[in-house]
Amino acid sequence: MAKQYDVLFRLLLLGDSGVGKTCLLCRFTDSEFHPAHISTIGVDFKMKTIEVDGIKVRIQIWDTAGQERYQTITKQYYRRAQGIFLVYDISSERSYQHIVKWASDVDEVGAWRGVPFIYR
Ligand SMILES: Nc1nc2c(ncn2[C@@H]2O[C@H](COP(=O)(O)OP(=O)(O)OP(=O)(O)O)[C@@H](O)[C@H]2O)c(=O)[nH]1
Repeated sequence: MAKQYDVLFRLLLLGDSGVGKTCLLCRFTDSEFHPAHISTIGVDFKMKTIEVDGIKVRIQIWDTAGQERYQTITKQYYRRAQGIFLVYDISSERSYQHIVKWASDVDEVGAWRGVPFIYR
């Protein structure tokens, strides 16, 4: 059987509840948009395989709950990520200001160094 992918990247979505992390992920993996906000419980993930210069790249994206009460669970995923998206809602200044807090949480568990951050 042909190998399904050559390299695997684990990425993580972080940000306040309701900023659109799940929507961003659904749009990327399934080209879908579901307008309802159903809060993520703990952590969920989706995968997509793309081809870059003939290399099959499997991207595994972990979607974390923005709600504070799940942070003990979600923090366990920070260390294993090779890339972290800090997501905010462009219509919510508060969610943008909280980006500093999310970045400092990642720093706290020692995952900051060497991990690329992509702001959207
Ligand atoms: N107008 C607009 N609304 C959006 C966009 N992306 C997401 N939303 C809305 O934002 C709400 C929350 O989206 P989710 O993706 O569920 O939010 P989340 O960040 O995953 O939330 P938690 O799972 O609670 O952390 C939904 O009601 C979406 O319809 C966008 O690009 N534009």
